[in-house]
Amino acid sequence: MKILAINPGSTSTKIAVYEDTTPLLVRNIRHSVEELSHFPRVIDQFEFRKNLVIEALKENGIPFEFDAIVGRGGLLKPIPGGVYEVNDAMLDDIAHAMRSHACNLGCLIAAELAALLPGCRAFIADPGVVDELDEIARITGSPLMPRITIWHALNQRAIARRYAAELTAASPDHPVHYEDLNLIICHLGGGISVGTHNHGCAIDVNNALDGEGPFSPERAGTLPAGPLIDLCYSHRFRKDELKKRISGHAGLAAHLGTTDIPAIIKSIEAGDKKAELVLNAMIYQVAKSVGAAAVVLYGKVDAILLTGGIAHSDYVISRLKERVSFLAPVHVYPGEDELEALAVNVLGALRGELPIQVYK
Ligand SMILES: Nc1ncnc2c1ncn2[C@@H]1O[C@H](COP(=O)(O)OP(=O)(O)O)[C@@H](O)[C@H]1O
Ligand SMILES: CCCC(=O)OP(=O)(O)O
Repeated sequence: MKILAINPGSTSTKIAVYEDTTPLLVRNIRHSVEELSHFPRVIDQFEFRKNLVIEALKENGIPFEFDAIVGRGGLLKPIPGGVYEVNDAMLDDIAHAMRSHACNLGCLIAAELAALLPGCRAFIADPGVVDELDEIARITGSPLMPRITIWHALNQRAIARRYAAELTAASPDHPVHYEDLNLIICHLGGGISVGTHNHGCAIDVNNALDGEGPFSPERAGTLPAGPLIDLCYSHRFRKDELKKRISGHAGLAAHLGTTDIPAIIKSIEAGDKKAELVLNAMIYQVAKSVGAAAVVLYGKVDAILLTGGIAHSDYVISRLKERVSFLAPVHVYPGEDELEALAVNVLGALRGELPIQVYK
């Protein structure tokens, strides 16, 4: 089986080609704040990101022949995890999506490219709207605004399974499954999600996209509600501009003008005190969320797993560990397993080992 996996993130477009489980190509194309600022809306990046995929295949001599194309995303209705074939209901919901994020392009690009190849099918797997929240976690102080979750479901789950497989490899007589463990998993990417996993179920996770949890390279995270309402009525910003202050031009991008962590660390090393305070504040907020997740699990935490692009950074990881390692052992998985997870999920579905769910 030849599978093309496409993962449009807020700061990157990641592409991989697999022949069964063997990667033939893995590319991570990074996007600067400046480059993406030319597109008024995320949906306007469709042709740009699609062409990047086609160019990457051409540059690497990969023939355009696939059994399936799988995209990460998009922000659909809340659904159970698993593999879904792209269908009209999905494309329609994405066309009218209430929330904007690059992952919405995942299923659109997969569908458009698959349509060029007879017999090729388009899928998504474990999109960011996978919802397993405990009922108690949904309640807020306003019945008008229950909590929802938008998170790195695909990668958090893939990393959890990888950690369980490592435990099993270390003691083959005592196999361990994700479903046996209580885990706190932080995906540290353009957005940051902190998931509380109770025996294979993500019972509490922040809405990493628009307005909850730690701030991130390009998200505001939780904001003070009163000043937010005042800002909405201040006539300083249109609605779409304000939304960008929550997701897009927020977090590190708003404070420091960049989402590039290595560049920020270079400035800190050169004496930039503002950059130091802001980056340390982001780390502080992630650590507070980990503490809250430990309380959700009554302190029974088998491990804390740190993943995402920022997990490459010793600066960030050492400071985070300093604050949270008293809670449980900390393991670091820099980058993400999203492309492989997309391909493995679809391979399982094509082989009949995993159900292909229908989005309604
Ligand atoms: N080697 C690295 N060291 C530190 N930070 C990194 C490194 N590589 C990527 N990052 C940071 O990771 C973030 C992007 O993470 P990633 O998981 O790729 O997110 P996304 O899927 O949102 O594009 C960016 O802020 C980027 O600067
Ligand atoms: C769709 C929510 C997950 C998220 O924030 O992804 P990125 O980090 O890729 O922006």
